[in-house]
Amino acid sequence: MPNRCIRPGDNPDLTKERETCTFDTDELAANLYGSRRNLERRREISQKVSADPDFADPIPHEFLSREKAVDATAKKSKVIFQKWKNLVKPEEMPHLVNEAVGIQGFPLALHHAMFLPSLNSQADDDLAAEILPRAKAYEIIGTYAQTEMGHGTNLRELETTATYDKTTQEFVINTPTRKAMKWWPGNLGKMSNYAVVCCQLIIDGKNLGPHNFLVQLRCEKTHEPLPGITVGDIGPKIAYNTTDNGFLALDNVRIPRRQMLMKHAKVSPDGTYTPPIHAKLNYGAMVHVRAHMIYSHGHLLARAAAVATRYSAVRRQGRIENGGPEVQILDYQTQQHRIFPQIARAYAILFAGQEVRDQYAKTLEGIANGQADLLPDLHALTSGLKSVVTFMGGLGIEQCRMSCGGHGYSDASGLPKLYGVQIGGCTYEGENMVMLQQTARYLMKGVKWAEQGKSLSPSIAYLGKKSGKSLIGLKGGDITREHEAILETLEHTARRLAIDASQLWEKRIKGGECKERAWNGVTVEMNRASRVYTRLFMARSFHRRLLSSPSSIRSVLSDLFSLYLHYECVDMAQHLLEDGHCNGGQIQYLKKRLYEDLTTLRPNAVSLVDSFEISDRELNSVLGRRDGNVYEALFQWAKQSELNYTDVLPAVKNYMMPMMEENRSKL
Ligand SMILES: CC/C=C\C/C=C\C/C=C\C/C=C\C/C=C\CCCC(=O)SCCNC(=O)CCNC(=O)[C@H](O)C(C)(C)COP(=O)(O)OP(=O)(O)OC[C@H]1O[C@@H](n2cnc3c(N)ncnc32)[C@H](O)[C@@H]1OP(=O)(O)O
Ligand SMILES: Cc1cc2nc3c(=O)[nH]c(=O)nc-3n(C[C@H](O)[C@H](O)[C@H](O)COP(=O)(O)OP(=O)(O)OC[C@H]3O[C@@H](n4cnc5c(N)ncnc54)[C@H](O)[C@@H]3O)c2cc1C
Repeated sequence: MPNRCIRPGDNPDLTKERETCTFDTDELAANLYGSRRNLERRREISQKVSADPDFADPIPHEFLSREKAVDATAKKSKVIFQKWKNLVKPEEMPHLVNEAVGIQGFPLALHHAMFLPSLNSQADDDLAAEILPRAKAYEIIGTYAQTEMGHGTNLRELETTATYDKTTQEFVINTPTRKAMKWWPGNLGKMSNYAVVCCQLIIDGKNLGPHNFLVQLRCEKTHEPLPGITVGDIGPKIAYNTTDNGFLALDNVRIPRRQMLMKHAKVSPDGTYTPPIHAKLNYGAMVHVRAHMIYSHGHLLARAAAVATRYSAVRRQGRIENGGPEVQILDYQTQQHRIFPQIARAYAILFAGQEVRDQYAKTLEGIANGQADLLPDLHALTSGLKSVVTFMGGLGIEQCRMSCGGHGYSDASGLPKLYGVQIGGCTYEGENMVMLQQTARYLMKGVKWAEQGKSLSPSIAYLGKKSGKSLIGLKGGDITREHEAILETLEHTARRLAIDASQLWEKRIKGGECKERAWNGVTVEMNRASRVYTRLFMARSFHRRLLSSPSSIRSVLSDLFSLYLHYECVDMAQHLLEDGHCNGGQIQYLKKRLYEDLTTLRPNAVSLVDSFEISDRELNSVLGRRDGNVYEALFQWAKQSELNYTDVLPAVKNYMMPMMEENRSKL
């Protein structure tokens, strides 16, 4: 079967890998990206970005100071949002951005991720008509300023206030304390001149909770901060260092009434407050990002898996048997066990990410028509997925990094930066432990609804089913039935954990604790139930994708799905065993099947990551290059280190040489 990545001059080990491929890599890539046309567009964009001199990097970003890297990123962003803007469709933008500027953020990241979505979904018609065309035309740059130095998770306790002044029909926006400063918002520090600012709405002394307001921060002509506004960058971070995460203090800044985002909640000129149709519609921008970050985080793991797999195919070290050449490290079972599950998980996350994006679009449609009934399910699912995927992705990228040995520790591998970006997702958009509890709240309701025989939405329909005996290992070689048996076992486990957590909670309440304290006593179990609910959704979503895939890729997807299921079950063995639903023999069976999967997938490993269709520029990894010629590239990369601009560094001349000289003269 063709792997279309084969080219003359490639590392022969990689070529051999590609020649053993049993499926059409283009078919799988087209399936992943939705169609042949999408795949072609993806390639076209990659090629055009590489050929555009405006995107050329004189030296790799890794060797730039933060200020220079921010500068280079801003320069490229201008090219994207002026020259390229009309050449790509909105849904192609993230790929263009990744390709042209990389993954560490760019001046318009929050403008796209949160400012525009907040205005789109929360501004009333008048404000939207005034501000959206300007924002969409990049006449202004905006961000989303919610988190404060003292509060990020607990939005109810945010301190920034928007007090309505009826006499002038204005809101007075104020930062009352040091820890009430907005702290962290992306692109707030230096790039944005506007922000959606989340404040406690105060009318006639009554606090009506967090609401969003459009605030101008900087002069449109000079970009200087406006009077009453203190704004700046919070300094370097683990990653995202081309993003100016910022701080902001507002000293009784007045804005017109109509700059409150009033599509859902409203304040009339006389100060009458009308609540929204759903209390949490003000939190919509967060749901937007959570729904979209699943896919983009799947892509981060895909990149790491591509780097580790390709490098492991060209890296030869040690021997499995005496005699013969050194082996490709990809032939070590431990290496396969480290990397192949990451390939499978990356596909699983990407598939789930696509499903949840569709679900988000449907929910938004409903809200536009005055129906918010799909929101609770979406909120539970996105909260769970966001938490599971970012954590799983972080672990996976770290496994990939370690699997590349010493070179994985170098920035040349691209893996440290990937890791830094990925784990940011464990914190932003709601800290993972907190978001899993949001999912758990929904599960607890689901358990009750199931007990009462009420109808359940698809993502929790399993709560209403009855468990049979686990059929894992008893399905006699039929792979389709084995997949079903495992999915049913996962359903049982997810149901059982939710019911157990619910009973533990109830027991504590019956024991005299208030609901909230009792909740805190069972949150580890609650979050466990949420994780398994989420992992069940991911498995089901992968299964749906497998069943709808064309026959040309069905077999390789089925192999990958088998590995995915076996790995997840072994990883969750404790949960499967705890209530005796599975026995030790069944776990041994799953492990045996997993080791078989590693062998089955080995010939297709490189081709599976080739189907992620990530260009060399986007991958930005010397180890993961498509042609596999890593050693020469590694040397060329290192030569660009600024420490190599001169043979004798001033640091050596000024300190080390005099020290050695002084010590020598003492002898
Ligand atoms: C063209 C394109 C070009 C370019 C590329 C595009 C994109 C850009 C590219 C890159 C961008 C990259 C990266 C972006 C990076 C970073 C962005 C990060 C931004 C942020 O971090 S913003 C700040 C996020 N902050 C949080 O998430 C805070 C978390 N806390 C909360 O959400 C809440 O405080 C809470 C939910 C934990 C608690 O809130 P509460 O106390 O008010 O509520 P309760 O717990 O009591 O719940 C009551 C009730 O409400 C339900 N609920 C809660 N939240 C929601 C919600 N969001 N939606 C719906 N329902 C919600 C909850 O379930 C309860 O329901 P119940 O029925 O009563 O049980
Ligand atoms: C890279 C990055 C980008 C960001 N971008 C933005 C942005 O654009 N706009 C913006 O407004 N914000 C942004 N943030 C802020 C981010 O959303 C918050 O940091 C995040 O929501 C967590 O809040 P916190 O910092 O208050 O953590 P805390 O709530 O202080 O968390 C600290 C610890 O306490 C635990 N904890 C807190 N509450 C509970 C609870 N109820 N139950 C159990 N444990 C709990 C947490 O799990 C965690 O372990 C960004 C953050 C990062 C890292």
